[in-house]
Amino acid sequence: MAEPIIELKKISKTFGDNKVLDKVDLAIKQGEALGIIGPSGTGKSTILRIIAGLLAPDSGEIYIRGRKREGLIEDGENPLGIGLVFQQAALFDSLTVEENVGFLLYQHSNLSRQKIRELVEEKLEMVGLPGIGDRYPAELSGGMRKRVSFARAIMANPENIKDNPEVLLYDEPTAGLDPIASTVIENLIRDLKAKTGGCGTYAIVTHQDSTIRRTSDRIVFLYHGKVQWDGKVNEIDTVENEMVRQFFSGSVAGPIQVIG
Ligand SMILES: Nc1ncnc2c1ncn2[C@@H]1O[C@H](COP(=O)(O)OP(=O)(O)OP(=O)(O)O)[C@@H](O)[C@H]1O
Repeated sequence: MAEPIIELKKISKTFGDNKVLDKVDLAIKQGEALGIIGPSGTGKSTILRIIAGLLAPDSGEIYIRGRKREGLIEDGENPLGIGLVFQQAALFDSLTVEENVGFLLYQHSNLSRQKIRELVEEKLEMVGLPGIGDRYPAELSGGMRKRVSFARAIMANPENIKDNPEVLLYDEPTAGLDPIASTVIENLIRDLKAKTGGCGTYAIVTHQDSTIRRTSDRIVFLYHGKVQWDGKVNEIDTVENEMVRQFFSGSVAGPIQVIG
């Protein structure tokens, strides 16, 4: 069994009087495709931000390959290359696709423009969008913009191997997409895992049934600040856990309280 690449131990986080995470334990192993699911507002995005080193927990420990992480990315603490794909593609509208995808290399590397252009084109090919580097985000469909944001997340600096993403974190990558555009993104997430230069390990937060089933091998179900269930994706239709059953049936009756 592979060792955890990321391990959260007893992580708690409270916003105001809202205890969102309550001593959560979670391990992500090398090569794993982990789905983090649960009702709205249960702290899924918060967990991703803590894993990424963007947000500090109130208590608990985070281990990266067995080494305790002490700070946040902004403190220069970056023991693992992590690529983030947010719900919104979050591209800069005033920059071309090439400038967006190559943004960090333009800012933080000494690579020539020509070299960056080549690297960007390589990543655009990986996400199935070759030759669109000169276009602007506004000229693309929502699904294309998401794929451009994937290309940006897997962008790597050949001069600094440590920067290269080894883990990708996806926050609702198919939200707002039609079923076919969602399938394109789901296939891409799987493809990137397998491709050289892609990332072998990922965690994905999603509400979409198809995305849960197609992109996750293992699933953790969060509710009330705790991991309520941890199992394989092919168990979700036969699981006995009442919360998971209610979630997938969409029923308003059950242990999950309906808000709003
Ligand atoms: N910076 C913040 N300040 C205050 N409250 C916050 C902050 N970030 C998150 N929260 C609150 O923490 C709770 C969990 O938010 P989070 O976005 O992690 O949930 P989620 O499970 O990803 O939800 P959804 O499925 O709706 O995206 C919510 O009630 C949210 O309002």
